[in-house]
Amino acid sequence: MDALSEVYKDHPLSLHEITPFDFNSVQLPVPDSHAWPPSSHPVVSPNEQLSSIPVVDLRDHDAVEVIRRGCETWGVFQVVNHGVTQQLVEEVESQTRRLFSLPLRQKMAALRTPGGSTGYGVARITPFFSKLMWHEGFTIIGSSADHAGKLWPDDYLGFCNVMDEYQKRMKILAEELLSLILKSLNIPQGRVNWGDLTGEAEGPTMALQLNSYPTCPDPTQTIGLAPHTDSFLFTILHQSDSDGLQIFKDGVGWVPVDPVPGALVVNIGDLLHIISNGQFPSVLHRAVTNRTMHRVSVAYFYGPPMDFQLSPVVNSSHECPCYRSLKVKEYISIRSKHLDRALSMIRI
Ligand SMILES: C=C1C[C@]23C[C@@]1(O)CC[C@H]2[C@@]12CCC[C@@](C)(C(=O)O1)[C@H]2[C@@H]3C(=O)O
Ligand SMILES: O=C(O)CCC(=O)C(=O)O
Ligand SMILES: [Fe+2]
Repeated sequence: MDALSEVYKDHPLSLHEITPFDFNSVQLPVPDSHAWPPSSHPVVSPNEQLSSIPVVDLRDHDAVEVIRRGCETWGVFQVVNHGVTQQLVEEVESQTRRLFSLPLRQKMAALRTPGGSTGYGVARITPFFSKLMWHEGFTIIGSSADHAGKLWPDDYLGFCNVMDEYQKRMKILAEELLSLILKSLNIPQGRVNWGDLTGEAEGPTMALQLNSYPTCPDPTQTIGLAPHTDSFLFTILHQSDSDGLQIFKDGVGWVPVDPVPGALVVNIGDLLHIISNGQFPSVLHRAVTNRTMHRVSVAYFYGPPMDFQLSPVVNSSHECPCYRSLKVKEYISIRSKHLDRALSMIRI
């Protein structure tokens, strides 16, 4: 059984019926709702690996090569000299901690509404699992002013300004990364050009997800974020200075992505898997919990506009597309119903 099916099960509840948990009140034993069976896959320590997840210096002349190795071999790489100041990253982390440190009652004022996609709440993938995660999240798409105004009626601008600035910087970095990733795939930028669509209401799809993993009395029984791939082209992640993120490598097991000071983690999502015709597979990953540190992470998701027609780009007439052509919004809708089965459902 693969690592995802092992924990995958239809949940009897729909997303809006699952309310966030008050982690401040928790004691041992871990409540049954949050107690997961152990994974049968080992966690492999970095020094047991033959090679390690690459760290790409964006100023180096070999950046494209290192990115190709990261994407093909691991589905993930870390990036330094990315142009986002350490000060901004620290401010985002500090505002994220400020948000999640609020009492649950206050956070509930910014709860994601049924059918809505922004605000405070459990992870979107929650209904696909029979157990709940040791996690709370806050999703921002565009401005965060409405939700932040509910959290801090008199003092929300500090939060919004930092999140706005971070999203602007992330967009610049995402565009630079996209161009390097396409080079590493030998795909001319013109073949995946959604510039034509930006004259309409839509630009690229972007979302910022603040993740919080409260300290946990028994990390062996809990999971921070269950195994999943991300939906969009790629995700740029800032993780606070504590272990937690792990990627799944076939035949090896769970490999920790150790925090590198100043680095951002980039992981491949399903849409890049499709565009690259499977050459850059989306990576299964999870977050584990920690007994002593309150870990937070900030994930920026980047993809084409929802109306963009996706097709695998094949480099020669001998190569056949492995996935059918479809709009981004159609893929996201299939995924929202079938999660990890979505890619195989659109396979030709
Ligand atoms: C743009 C998005 C990507 C995301 C779903 C969302 O609408 C906002 C939250 C994102 C997130 C973060 C945690 C893991 C994940 C799988 C989830 O449940 O919500 C991702 C989603 C995704 O990549 O599909
Ligand atoms: O917190 C992490 O390290 C992982 C977060 C993540 O996978 C996500 O937001 O999609
Ligand atoms: Fe993820």
